[in-house]
Amino acid sequence: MTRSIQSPLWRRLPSLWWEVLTLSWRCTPGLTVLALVVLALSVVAVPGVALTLRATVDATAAGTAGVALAAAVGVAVAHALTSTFQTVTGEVLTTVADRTGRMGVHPRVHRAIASVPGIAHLERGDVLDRVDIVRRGTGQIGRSVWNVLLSASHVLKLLVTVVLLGAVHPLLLSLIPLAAVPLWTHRRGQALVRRAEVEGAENHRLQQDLFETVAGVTGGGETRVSGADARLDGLRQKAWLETERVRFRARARAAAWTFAGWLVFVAAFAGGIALVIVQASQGTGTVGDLVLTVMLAVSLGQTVRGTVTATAETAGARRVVEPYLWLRDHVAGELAREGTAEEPPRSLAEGLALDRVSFTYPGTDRPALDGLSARLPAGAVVAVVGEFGSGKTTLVKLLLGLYRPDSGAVRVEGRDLAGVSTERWRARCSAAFQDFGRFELSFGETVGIGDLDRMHEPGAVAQAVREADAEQIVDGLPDGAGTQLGRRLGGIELSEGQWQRAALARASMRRDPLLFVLDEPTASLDAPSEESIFRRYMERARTHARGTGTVTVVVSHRFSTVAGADLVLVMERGRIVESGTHAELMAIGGRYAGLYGIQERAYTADP
Ligand SMILES: Nc1ncnc2c1ncn2[C@@H]1O[C@H](COP(=O)(O)OP(=O)(O)OP(=O)(O)O)[C@@H](O)[C@H]1O
Repeated sequence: MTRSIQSPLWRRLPSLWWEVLTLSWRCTPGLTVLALVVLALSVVAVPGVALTLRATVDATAAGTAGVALAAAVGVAVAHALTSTFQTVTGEVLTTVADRTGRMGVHPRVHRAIASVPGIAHLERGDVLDRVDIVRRGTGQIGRSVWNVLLSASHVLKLLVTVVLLGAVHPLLLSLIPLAAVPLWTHRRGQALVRRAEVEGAENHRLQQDLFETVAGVTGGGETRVSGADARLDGLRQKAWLETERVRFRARARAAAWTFAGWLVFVAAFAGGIALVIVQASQGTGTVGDLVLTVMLAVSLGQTVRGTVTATAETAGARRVVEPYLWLRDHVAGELAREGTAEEPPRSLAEGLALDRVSFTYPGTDRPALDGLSARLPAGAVVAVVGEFGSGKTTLVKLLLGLYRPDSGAVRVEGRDLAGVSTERWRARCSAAFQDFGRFELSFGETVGIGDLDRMHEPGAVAQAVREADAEQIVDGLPDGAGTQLGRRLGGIELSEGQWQRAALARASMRRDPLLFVLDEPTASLDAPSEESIFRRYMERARTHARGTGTVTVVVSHRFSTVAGADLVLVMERGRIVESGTHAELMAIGGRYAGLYGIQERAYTADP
């Protein structure tokens, strides 16, 4: 089960930011330090210029040339720093966030998803939606902590400004909220422009369509012959003028809003300057105070804008951050379950069982398995037959632990498979599927990866190849088992049937599986090849059965192939409707016997 997010988002954010900062340090330590230094220095840069300027002016007025000169050097240094930071801060933060996103968050998301043992989560709409958002938004997650630090640096800058302006005269503090007025009016104006774009979109599209009709190859000739081109061009111009009129009006109104905002601030600014001039002329202030006030007030607009933008971006990142945290919880929940799970048995004496198992694929409402019960005795070859879509593949996927039942249980030696480590259970299973993988490695490797531990064991691959009757394929390859497969890598392309035999050989790599599944792995082979392969695998199953009690499950549409199975399960609409040996099922003359008869007649009928 997925663990839900217990604490509210805001409480979990600090740990996420710390995680991203640590990731950033690991991915790009130099740039991380540089970004932190740039942010810290940007807090003191503007006040630094203002304070050194004030000191220069006051020292000049007092006639202390040495102090004035030293302060002037301070002005130059502080100014150089301010200009540099203004240019590089954005660049440094974007680069560090981008690298953290690509090199840290992105692989972490992929690893997390791949580490969940089942595949059900890859088909769940709620998981996939979040994976998609997070994958596309790793840059934003990487950026989240830097936006917070940027907001913090702007807030600190504002605080320093408050202290300095307040020290000159408390009334000057009113400049701070008033500096937000131009920002607000500018945003209002931009909203008008955006609305106008939407309003004018229809006319814009119309004028584009008309242009393409008149100037295009298909419409152009026809409109010229009919003489409609001048009229259509007139309509186009009218639509264009209308679009421009709406846009122009909106832009003019936006400019008026921005102007009005600045007017408010400039008036307050002028009032503030007048106040400081009066103070200086009365001897309660200095000319240096005037310079400091001008300097701080000029940079106020930018500081307020920076604070609002960085805070808005931090809030906007919630769109990605929330799904990321959800996904992390989901993966952690799955892995915690895996951590406490039991070892699978070493061998089977009792076998496997399905106990009133129901399963519905995410996003569908019809159960693929509907209260299904069956016993698969240790050492038995169990054939699963039934019409298309009756649930055969779903059944084997549940046995393999690729999905978990919605209700009921899959049992191994009587134990619920839900309590057994999926990863370790999987290590005791072998499977060849209808939709087998085409791994473009060397032939030997494409077989060997069926059991990585035995991949380089002498003779292991050769034996698996023999069991899948694939020796002829290896003999026909230019470098034998060392031949590179797949055209994309300049290798040899195999036929469908050859790929299928390679997949069968891969499934034969594991020596002591508890469950061996063949889910229509011979669909690309002709009937005689299929029969011969099945005979071979039945013999193999008997050998395994004596050792580990392996249960072999064979899914096939060809009834004649599975007639030799110890048990045949006939499926219909997610349920088992008949079960028994071939002879028993033929004797009761039910669905199996009917379908078997149809196939037999089809194969023996004269062409
Ligand atoms: N990934 C999936 N998502 C949603 N529904 C699925 C998915 N896979 C299978 N189903 C549905 O579940 C039901 C059982 O499918 P399943 O593949 O188990 O049948 P099958 O008997 O193996 O079919 P076939 O003989 O065609 O391979 C079908 O109705 C199918 O449409």
